[in-house]
This record gives sequence, C-alpha cells and structure tokens, in this order.
Amino acid sequence: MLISLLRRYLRPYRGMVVLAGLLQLVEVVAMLLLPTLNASVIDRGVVAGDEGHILWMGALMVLVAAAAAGAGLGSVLCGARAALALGRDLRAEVFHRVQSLSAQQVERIGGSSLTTRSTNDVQQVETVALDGLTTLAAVPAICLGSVALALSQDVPLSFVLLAFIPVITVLVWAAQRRLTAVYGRIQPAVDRLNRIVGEQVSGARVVRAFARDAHERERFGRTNAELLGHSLRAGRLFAVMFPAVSLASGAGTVAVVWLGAVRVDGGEIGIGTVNAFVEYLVYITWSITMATFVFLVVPRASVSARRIREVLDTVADLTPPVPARPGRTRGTLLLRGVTYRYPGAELPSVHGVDLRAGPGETVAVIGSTGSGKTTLLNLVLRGADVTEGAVLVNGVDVRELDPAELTATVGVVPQRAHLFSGTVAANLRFGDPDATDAELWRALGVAQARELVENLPGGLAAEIAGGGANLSGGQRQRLTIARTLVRRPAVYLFDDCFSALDPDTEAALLAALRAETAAATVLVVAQRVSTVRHADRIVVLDDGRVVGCGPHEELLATCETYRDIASSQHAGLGAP
Ligand SMILES: Nc1ncnc2c1ncn2[C@@H]1O[C@H](COP(=O)(O)OP(=O)(O)OP(=O)(O)O)[C@@H](O)[C@H]1O
Repeated sequence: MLISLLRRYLRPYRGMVVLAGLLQLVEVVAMLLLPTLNASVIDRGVVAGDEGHILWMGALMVLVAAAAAGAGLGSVLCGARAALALGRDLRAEVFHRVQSLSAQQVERIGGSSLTTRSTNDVQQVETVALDGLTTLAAVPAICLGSVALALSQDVPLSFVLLAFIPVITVLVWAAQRRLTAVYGRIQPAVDRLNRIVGEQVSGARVVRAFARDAHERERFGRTNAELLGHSLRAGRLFAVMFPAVSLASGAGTVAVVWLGAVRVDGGEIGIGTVNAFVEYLVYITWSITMATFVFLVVPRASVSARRIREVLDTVADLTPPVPARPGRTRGTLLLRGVTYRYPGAELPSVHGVDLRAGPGETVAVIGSTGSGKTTLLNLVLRGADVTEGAVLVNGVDVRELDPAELTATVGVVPQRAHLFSGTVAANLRFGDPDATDAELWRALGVAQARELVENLPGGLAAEIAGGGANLSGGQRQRLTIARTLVRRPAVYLFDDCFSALDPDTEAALLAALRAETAAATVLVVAQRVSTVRHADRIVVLDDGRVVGCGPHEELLATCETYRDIASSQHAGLGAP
C-alpha cells in the first residue's frame, strides 16, 4: 500500500526522482573508488616508494571525492524536492476528499482521525519518501559495489563481507516486523488523544460547570499513558537496533583485520588491500544503518499509508451522476415522499414527507425535538441523500443537479451558529467575496446585528475568535443570518436559528426578514410557534411524519399536535 501510494504520487516528479537516483549512483561509484585508489597509494606508492604514483593517485582521489560530494548534494536536493512535493499533493488530495464526504462518512471515520490523517499520517509518508529518495537507493549499489570491488581484490577476504550483509539484513527485518505491530497501535492512540483534547477544548465550560476536571484529566492521562507505552516499545526497539548493528559491524571489522593479517603475513595481499576491506565494511555498515533508519520508519508510514488510502478510497456517497443537469425553474423547492434513515438506524427519521415551496412563499416546518426537522433540511443541501423519494431544487432532483447551481441557489443558516476566525467583514463575505460594505450593513440591519457590529471595536474590521467564541449565542446567530442574507440566494433555509434570540429581537428580525426575502423561497424550521405563525404554510412533523399542513389559524383548528405545541408554549392561541 505504501509503495503504491509513493509510486502514484511521485509519478509527476519522476524526472526529479530519476535524476536523484542517477546522482546517487555517481556518488556511490565515486565513494567506492576511493578505498581502491587508497589501496593503490599504500601498496604501489608507499610500500614501493613511488612518489609520482602517490601524487598522481592523491590528485585523482581529490577529484573523485569532489565528484562524490557534488553528486551527493545534487541527489539530496532533487530527492527532497520530489518528496516534499509528494507531501504537498497528498495533503491536498486528502483535504479535498475529506471536503467531499457526507456528514455520515465524516462521522464514521471520525473528525479527529481525519485531522490526524490529513496532517500527521501524510507527514509519515513524506518522511519515508524523503529518507528513501535521499539515501535508500544508494544502499544496494554500495553493498553490491563494495562486494564486487572486494572480490576483485581478494576472494577469501570477500567472504567476510558476504557473511556480514545477511546478518545485518536479518536484524533489520526482525525489528521492522515488531515495529509494524507497535505503530499499528500508535496512530489510533494519537487519534484518540486528538479527539479527547478537541472535546476538552471545545467543551471546557461544560467540563468546569459539571466539575468533571478530574475525570477528564484521568481520561486524558489514560490515553496519554497508553501512547507513551506504545512509543516506549518503539523506542526500545530502536535502542536495541542500532547497538546491534554496531556490534555486528565491529565483529566484521575484527574478522577482516584478523583474516587480512593472516593473508598479508602469507604475502597473498598487501596492507592497502586490508585497509580497503575495512573501508568497504564501513561503507556497508553505514549504508545498511541508513537503510535501517529508513526501514524503521517504514512500518509507521505503512500504517499511515493504509489510513490515508482508507480516506482516498472512500467514495463520497453524494457524488452526482455525470453529466450534472442544470435547473429548469428558479428558486423552487419540492420534497416528494421523502424518507431518510440514518446509516445503522433501525427506523427512518423522516417518513414520506411532501413539501412544496416557491418564490415569494414562506413555508415553515415545526415539530418537537427529534421530530426530524434538521434531517429534512440536510437532505436539501445533500448533507445526505434520501433513502426514498426525491428532493427537487429548481425542478431537478438534487442528486442530478449541478452541485455549483445547488449551492448557489440555496443559502442555509444552520442550527449551530459557526463563525470563522477573522474579521466580521470576512465572515459576512464568506458566501460573496465581492459584497460591498453597504451590502454588509444592509444584511446586518435585517439580522438586527447592525448595532452589535457598530459597537464592536473596529466595526466590520473587528476580529472574531475561532468558532465565534468571543460572541454570545444570540450574537453569533444574528451574524450567521446576516452572512446568508449577503449571498441573496433564491432559496433560504433557516434551521431553528432564532432560538437564542429574545422575543422582541426575534419579532423584529422576522418582520425585517419577511420584507427582505419577499421574492425568495423560504423554508423555516423551528420549535417555537412564534417563529412560524406568519408562514404561508406550516408543516407539522411528529416523529418524522407530516401530521398537519396549513396556515397558523387553520392548524390551530384542525391539527391536534400543532395545538398541543402552541398551548405548551402559551403562544397566542387564536391570536393574530
Ligand atoms: N447523525 C445521526 N445519526 C443517527 N441518528 C441521527 C443523527 N442525527 C439525528 N439523528 C436522529 O434523527 C432523528 C431526528 O433528528 P433531527 O436532528 O432531525 O431532529 P430535529 O427535529 O431537528 O430536533 P431538534 O429540534 O432537537 O433540533 C432523531 O431521532 C435523532 O436521534
């Protein structure tokens, strides 16, 4: 999986990869030549007393060393460029895939896990590509080249090198197997830790209010300790691995020197040859150690690659069929026998709902908590797709409608007001970057937020904290309403977004909204009768089914559920 991911994402940079490999080869050849040249300096220059040979070989060695250094530098630069570009592309693709997933798919994988996968996991793969491209390609060349050159110098002594390579390879392989298992547990633990930290940061007030600090600290501590345990196990393997390689290398050097001394004594080889063998051994040890280092991070990267692949292979269950169709009418909304069952749920949350709204109409959906109101709205913007029936916007099934047209047509104010860090103006221009200041103020006026923004230091330039944390719930709601009004969509969806407003502000806002959206199609979801009573039609939901539909007065007379809701809220029974 790791290999296929690397192959796919390095493909655009294969020129750079090939160049890095070629330069590494040049570096290796130059490096391998040095011990042979050195052996010649010793055996044919120093021992034979040939000063000219020493000078000539010395100059050649300087040139070869310079070539090795230059090629090494070039190969690192090319390899790093390719690996970092791979990281950037992979991160971007994971990010775009995450954006295309439905809410259920995000829920299934987990928000915090998706964050870890887009950042930490991509980084693991990037690191392996970086290490691999800058060092790994040289390893087989160094091992094979060293053995070939050693064989050309002395066959019996070469057997020491040949015996040394499998010992080191087995050591690396054994450590790698153990580490794969350990890293398989580390990444999910990082996910859990991220989730706990995220929950504790966003829910800090609740934790404090319920005096659950100690419990939350204990929950965090347990996962943190678990992560420490796994990391220590990985660290112990690293700690054992490198001394083991050094030990094997030391034993190899002793064997080369001992056997070399015997053969020098017998006059079969010169001292320079023994010296060259020791250097080859150092090269082999060095290259395998570098490879060990790469191989030891391979297990973690393999786990990360699997987790990344899971995201990339998740086919967004909202992908529209190609070609997407343009709408036939503007601003119409039609729900035809809509049923939706959440994945894994036994029963549908909404059953056979019919609803129609057109330009100039305001339709409201009311129902007690959990009756399916938000679920219904989610189906319009394809937060999920219907299980049965159809949702039509502009006269076309939303599953076939051009997604750009769908989002341009429908503007939603969500139940949970969310603002982004940045200025008030930047937040309001979220859906229309070209909106003028005058348009922003107009939208703020309708949303009853003009005074609020005027009183903020800097007005439209005032800074909002992430999530709108420096504003009250009602202030956030009014700004998110203004944000949608700035876009002037043909269809407005208001998802119970007036609940944090006091009655006077709500009444003023609804009156201003009626004027502002007079020509648009409006669907309002609410629990309060005061919010919906002026709608042209009110659809009453009970346990996901429509139990009444009509204007306020008619429903008071004909729909028991509506009457119950109204009386429980003391909401002007019979009053205009
Ligand atoms: N992500 C989900 N997975 C499974 N079931 C869900 C999910 N979201 C909502 N439900 C279930 O669907 C039903 C309808 O929920 P929905 O949020 O649409 O109700 P609602 O009428 O908007 O409620 P409220 O007024 O409290 O916001 C509920 O029974 C709820 O438990």
